[in-house]
Amino acid sequence: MPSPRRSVEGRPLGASASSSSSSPGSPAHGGGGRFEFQSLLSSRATCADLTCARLRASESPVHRRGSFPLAAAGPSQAPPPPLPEEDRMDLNPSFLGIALRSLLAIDLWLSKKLGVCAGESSSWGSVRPLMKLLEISGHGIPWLLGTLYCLSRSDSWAGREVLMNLLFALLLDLLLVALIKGLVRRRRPAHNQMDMFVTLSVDKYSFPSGHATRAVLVSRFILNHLVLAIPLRVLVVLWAFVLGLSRVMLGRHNVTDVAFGFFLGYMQYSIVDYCWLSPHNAPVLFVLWNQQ
Ligand SMILES: CC(C)=CCC/C(C)=C/CC/C(C)=C/CC/C(C)=C/COP(=O)(O)O
Repeated sequence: MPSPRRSVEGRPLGASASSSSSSPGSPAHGGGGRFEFQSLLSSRATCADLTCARLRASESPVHRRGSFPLAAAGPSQAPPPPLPEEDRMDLNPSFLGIALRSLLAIDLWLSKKLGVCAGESSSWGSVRPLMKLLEISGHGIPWLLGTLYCLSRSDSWAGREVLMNLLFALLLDLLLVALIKGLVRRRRPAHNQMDMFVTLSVDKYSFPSGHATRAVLVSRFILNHLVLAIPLRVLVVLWAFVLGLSRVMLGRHNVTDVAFGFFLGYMQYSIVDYCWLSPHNAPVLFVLWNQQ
C-alpha cells in the first residue's frame, strides 16, 4: 500500500501510484466528490521551509467523516497514520501568526536598510570606527570594572550603597540577557562582521541586544541616583538611544533585538529599584565589603 505521506505533489490521499495521473500541483480527486492535496514538496527537509503547505490528513473533512478512500475499500485496510507533528502546517494560520510573520519581515528588511556601517565598504563605512567606540562605551567590561574601581575608592556609605546596586544591576543584566539569548537563539544578521571586543559564547546570538539593555538600565540608574544638570540628563538619554541605533547600523542586530533590549533594560531597572540593596536588608554584603 503506498504511503500517503510519501506520495508526490497533487496526488490524492491514499490513492495508488497508478491512479495518480493528475499533474503535479493540480488538485486531485479524492473520492466522494472531495478534493485533497498532499504535500506540495516531497521531502521533509523542504517542508521545514515554511513555504510548504500541507493539508492535515488527520483533520481533513474526508478523514474526519470516516470516508477516507482506503477506509472505504475494506475493513482490512487501515487508514493511513496521521502525519508527524513536524510535517504538519495549518493552512489557516491565526491572525497573530500572520501579524508576527509580517513584523519579522519588516524587521529584517528595515534592519538591512539601516545596517549602513556593517562593513568598511558599506555606504556609511567611514562612520564605523565611531560606532565601534560607542559599542565599547556600552560594553559590560568597562562598566563592571569602572563600578568595581569606584566601589574600592568610595569612602561614604551612601556612595557604596549606590555602587553596590549598580554592580548588582550590571550582573543581573548579564545573567538575564545570556539566559534569553540562550533560549531564543536568534542568529545575528547575515551582514554582521563578528569583530566585537570580548564576547561571551551566547553573544553569537542577537536577541536581545545586551548593549541596548545596558544602555537603558544604566541611563535610568544614573538619572535616578545622580544629580545632573538638564543638558547632561539629555546627553545620557541620547547616549542610550544612539547606542541602540548604532547596534543596527553596525549590522550587529535587527531592530526588534534593540527594541526588546530597551524594554528589558527598563524592566531590569524596575527590578533593581524594587530589590534595592541597603545595609538594612543586605548587611552581610556591606560588612564584607568594608572588611576588604
Ligand atoms: C567583574 C565581575 C564582578 C564579574 C564578571 C562577570 C562577567 C562574566 C563579565 C563578562 C562581561 C562581558 C564579556 C560581557 C559581554 C558584553 C557583550 C559583548 C554583549 C553583547 O552585546 P550585544 O548588544 O551585541 O548583544
